[in-house]
Amino acid sequence: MESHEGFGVSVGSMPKAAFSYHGEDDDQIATVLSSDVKPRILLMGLRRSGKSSIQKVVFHKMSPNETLFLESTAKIFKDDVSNNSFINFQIWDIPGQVDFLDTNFDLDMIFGGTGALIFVVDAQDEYIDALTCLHQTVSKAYRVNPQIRFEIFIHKVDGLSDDHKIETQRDISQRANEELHEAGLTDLHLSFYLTSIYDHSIFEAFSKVVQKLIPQLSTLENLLSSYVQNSMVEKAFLFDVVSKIYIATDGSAVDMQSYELCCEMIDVMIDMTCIYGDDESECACEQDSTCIIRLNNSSILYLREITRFLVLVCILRDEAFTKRGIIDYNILCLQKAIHSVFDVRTKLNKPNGVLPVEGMNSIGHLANSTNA
Ligand SMILES: Nc1nc2c(ncn2[C@@H]2O[C@H](COP(=O)(O)OP(=O)(O)OP(=O)(O)O)[C@@H](O)[C@H]2O)c(=O)[nH]1
Repeated sequence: MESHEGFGVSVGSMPKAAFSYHGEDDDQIATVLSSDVKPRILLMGLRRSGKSSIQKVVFHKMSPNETLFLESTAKIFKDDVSNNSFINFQIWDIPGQVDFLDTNFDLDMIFGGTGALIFVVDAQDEYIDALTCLHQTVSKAYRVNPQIRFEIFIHKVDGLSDDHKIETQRDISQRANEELHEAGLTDLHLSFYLTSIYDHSIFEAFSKVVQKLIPQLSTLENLLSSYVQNSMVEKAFLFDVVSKIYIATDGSAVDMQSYELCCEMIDVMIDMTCIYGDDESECACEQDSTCIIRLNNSSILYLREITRFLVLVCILRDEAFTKRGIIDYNILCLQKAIHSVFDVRTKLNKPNGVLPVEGMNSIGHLANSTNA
């Protein structure tokens, strides 16, 4: 990680630890997401593969080392992660020893309302049994609900060399896909991720899982791409603050180091707010939190609050930041556009409750910093 100089944080209105602040628009956005999206995500896999650890580290801020003391999960654990978060969904941690043939295991109930099934494979262990279980799980779930997205976390890769990681991913994906083809499940698509709770890979993988469940994703991506092009910004992420899941980014490729820097910036902001934040500000309607970190490679990390749950984090060159007025003006346009994407009032006026899409790809009248 690069060292930081010129560190300036304006945390005046950022809420304290729980982020329990109130804003009418934000409540509306949360309501839209709870009614439109509210996906259920299942965490499945063999015993001790790391399911509970993933859930605790990503959503409950447990430190990775503490997971060593987690006890085996005995029954399905349902975790509602809608509190204080932009993303409103439930995670069900399914114990590794669950038996599909058991009549108590209601397949329709469990798979029926599920948006994504994350299957965790322990990459530090023999994975033949895990692949058999994966095959059984996926084929049963697909028969009940063909809409489920299947996300395979090849987990605990912190113990593997880079070459070994790539080879493991190739081997697991080849075997898993071959077995499904042989069983005639050719339409079924599996996505594979290399993950570990000891770095940011687990947050990145979870971000991608969650993004696929957000119907407005492509609109958000278009808005961010438009913002980036007009503001001489190199990369922009829209983060759910509490979980550090990024719900969208612009069209350019995500590089892991940039993502990690942005996550660390959010951690710094939260820590500063928890220590020095103003209790009084919890009820402030208008939030305007800003954080700027100047790196020693002539880049700047620039964070701006978009809604009470979402922050925009940008990476840009020093010289581009001289046009901060334009960058800030464009953020205002972006903020308005994001609010209109999730505009509850418009939605409620529609008889079928479907969000109107026309005009949503437009970010309004952006200023172009290259011409300024
Ligand atoms: N090295 C490493 N160990 C991990 C990682 N994730 C989890 N573990 C360890 O794996 C062990 C089992 O983790 P759990 O989260 O309890 O596994 P589980 O899948 O929930 O297990 P059951 O509840 O029995 O189904 C713990 O000792 C964790 O510390 C990881 O990314 N890397």
